[in-house]
Amino acid sequence: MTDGDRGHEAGPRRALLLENIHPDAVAVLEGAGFEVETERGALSEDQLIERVADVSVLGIRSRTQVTRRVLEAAPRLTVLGAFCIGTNQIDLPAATERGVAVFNAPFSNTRSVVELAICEIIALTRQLTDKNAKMHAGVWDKSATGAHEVRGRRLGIVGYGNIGSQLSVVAEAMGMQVLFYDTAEKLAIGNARPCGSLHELLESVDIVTLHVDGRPANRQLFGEEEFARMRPGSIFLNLSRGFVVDHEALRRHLVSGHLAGAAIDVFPKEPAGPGEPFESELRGLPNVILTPHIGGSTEEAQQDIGGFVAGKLVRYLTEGTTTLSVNLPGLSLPAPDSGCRLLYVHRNVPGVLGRVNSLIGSFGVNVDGEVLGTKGDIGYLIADISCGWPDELLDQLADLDCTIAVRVVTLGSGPADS
Ligand SMILES: NC(=O)C1=CN([C@@H]2O[C@H](COP(=O)(O)OP(=O)(O)OC[C@H]3O[C@@H](n4cnc5c(N)ncnc54)[C@H](O)[C@@H]3O)[C@@H](O)[C@H]2O)C=CC1
Ligand SMILES: O=C(O)C(=O)COP(=O)(O)O
Repeated sequence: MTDGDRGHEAGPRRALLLENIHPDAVAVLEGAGFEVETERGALSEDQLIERVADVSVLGIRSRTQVTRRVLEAAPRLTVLGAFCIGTNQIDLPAATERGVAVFNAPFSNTRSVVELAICEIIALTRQLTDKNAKMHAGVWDKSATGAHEVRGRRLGIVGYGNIGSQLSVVAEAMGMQVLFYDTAEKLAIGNARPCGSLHELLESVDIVTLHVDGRPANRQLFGEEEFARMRPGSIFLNLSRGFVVDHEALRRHLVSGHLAGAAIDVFPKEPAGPGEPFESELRGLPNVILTPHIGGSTEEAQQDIGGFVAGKLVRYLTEGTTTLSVNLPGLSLPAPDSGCRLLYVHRNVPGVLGRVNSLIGSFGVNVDGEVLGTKGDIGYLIADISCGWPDELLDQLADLDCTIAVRVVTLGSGPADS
């Protein structure tokens, strides 16, 4: 496939993958003709700015912040892959304004997070971490005090999306009673019961687990008041995002004994990679499990994410397919064996389709296939012709005031170039 990104000089197409993304992603991108550079950890904003000038594909995980400044420093960037679920680390409006398509892996690590949450719920309910620490210190503390079965205990899930609802199923299979609270209307799975408010949930359950997404409004969702509302002796888990929880308030409620334990996988400030020190006010507390943001870190999930997201990136680059894109309308037009495909990202204003089609018609070009979709302020059009798109037509299209990005790909086999 030949990618004719307009306004870009010819040269090798480069991909930069950060945060130890699975080698399957490298193989997929190399197979599509990319030179792939990888980094084990995340990069700071300034480090990233130095690295993205000639990059057309950027791959990150949850730690790398892709800010407006980073996007401005990446004039060739066409597509951005979040090799994880969350996309709160990306300035999505800035990416969309520049016509950069963003993809993620919305359910490849869902089960991994659920299994870690289940493991932690049992470990905390049986005080396993403390018993284990004592045994390693030579202390034989055989006692049932404060240890419980999870069967029959009430689990409160905050955020009943993909992870929350999957956790609900597995927890019920172990005999737990599930209550949940979500700001959106949700189908209650199995025997789970929705709560009308967060406070109602907090006052009703033995274990609270957070699975909300990382939207800015969720910053400090959980603080002094929410912990105070939880029942004495209850357990708290957060495997969503660190900034959702006030860790000082959590510490106070653990030290006072109001909470019997906690498991925390995500932190307001996380190290960029291995070797950087980890600081937290929660270090050293009894019956508190701290994990280094590993909810999605299983070999199964990482391999699945690597192939899934890289496949989305390559299909966008070679065919313009945006199915499951986070920011562009989801479009897919079956690709003929040969021909030239126009990929047109534009502002969603009235009359775009008419203007584009009359421009195409004025060049006497016959369109074989065409599809348009919109999502909020953004529109995306794919159009196929059997021979090359005239340069003059593409120049006039690029000059329209509603145009964000124009790209042409040649359909069929062959190495990618610029
Ligand atoms: N610890 C880890 O390694 C991982 C963490 N995550 C985090 O888990 C989050 C959730 O993942 P999914 O379930 O796949 O997302 P999802 O988008 O399917 O579900 C999130 C749910 O939270 C709800 N929600 C948002 N704000 C809320 C609030 N204030 N109160 C109640 N409900 C609220 C939404 O309506 C939605 O139903 C991700 O966005 C990511 O931040 C995801 C994977 C791995
Ligand atoms: O999938 C997510 O949103 C996660 O938080 C997992 O992040 P990670 O890929 O482990 O940096």
